Amino acid sequence: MTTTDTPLAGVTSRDHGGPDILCEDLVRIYSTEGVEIQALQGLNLRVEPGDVVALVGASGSGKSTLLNILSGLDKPTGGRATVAGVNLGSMSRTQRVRYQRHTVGFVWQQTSRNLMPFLTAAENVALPLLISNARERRERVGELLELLGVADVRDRRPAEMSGGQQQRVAIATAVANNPAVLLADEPTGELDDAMSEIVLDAMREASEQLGVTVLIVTHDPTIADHVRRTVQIRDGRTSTEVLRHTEVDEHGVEHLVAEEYTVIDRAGRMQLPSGYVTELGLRDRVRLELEPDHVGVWPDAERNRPVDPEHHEAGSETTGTGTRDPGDRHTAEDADPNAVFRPAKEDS
Ligand SMILES: Nc1ncnc2c1ncn2[C@@H]1O[C@H](COP(=O)(O)OP(=O)(O)OP(=O)(O)O)[C@@H](O)[C@H]1O
Repeated sequence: MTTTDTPLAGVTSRDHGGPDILCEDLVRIYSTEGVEIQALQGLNLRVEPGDVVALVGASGSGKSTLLNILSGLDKPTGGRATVAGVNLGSMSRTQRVRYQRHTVGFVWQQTSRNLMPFLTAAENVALPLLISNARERRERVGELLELLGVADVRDRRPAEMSGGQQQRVAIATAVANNPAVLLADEPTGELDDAMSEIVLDAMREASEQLGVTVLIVTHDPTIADHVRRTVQIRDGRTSTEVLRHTEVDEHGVEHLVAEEYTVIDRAGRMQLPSGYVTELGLRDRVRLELEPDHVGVWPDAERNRPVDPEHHEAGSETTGTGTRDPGDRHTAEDADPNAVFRPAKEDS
């Protein structure tokens, strides 16, 4: 049995040796009143330990469905989901409780759902430590409140804190038991822009200091500016990704560089960005050409060619501007340069 097949090999699940989140061909079908809804349609996602990733997508694209599976609240209909070496498809009820207590932490959108209203900030953070019988609780609570920048509200109850302070205490509570992965569902949904920025920075700081992997599910496209990697989900599948890194120019000035990638699955399938499809009128089929360092994608010349019976001769093809041999090939200049896909560069 491999580590990935073993649910909850260890309490912290930090040394499993693979990606912290791995979804392979994940499917979730809901059946209501005889109607089937495919919320996830073969979703693939890989998140490495320590990464902070935003998952964005339109309403109904499958974000909450994915989060429910990753948090152990729901099971996939097909495919495979592994978090910190734990196979989520084969957990018993006891293992699920341990998984939710030790392997993942959650922060929900509703500030009221994250914290016990009758406990202070310090008591809320201490609660998961108490349940898991952790030692040195007082020190851990102090460190976490300090790290999240909310040490000054340690003795206040949620109703006596701002929304941003509540969400930062919620993050401290979620990471108290040192989980491998922190899952956040619209964590800034109820906050204004300034407060959202503080909470996102706190989350990134927690990831850097504690080594926790963070997946933030959101509608909010501005969250993307705060994370290194944004994954777009469309119709129950991951479709595109944006990776950001800083580059220093010849004058020593730092620039944030964002590169968009299209996700390709294990069978080699990929979805072209809709803007490219519209721009070149791509439909039904395209012609591919393998070059040493990229693949070219061309519109179907047969379909686009105007029919001119007078010039049509057996064994030759007629183009809009003349006749050419069937062996003739389009050159890169024939097509919009946007249709040329280069392999992903190493992101430094
Ligand atoms: N319990 C359910 N029963 C039936 N259909 C469901 C259920 N939960 C979600 N769906 C459907 O599955 C699809 C994906 O829903 P999901 O809630 O995952 O999307 P989402 O991206 O989180 O949307 P939002 O941003 O609006 O929360 C939608 O078509 C939704 O109607």
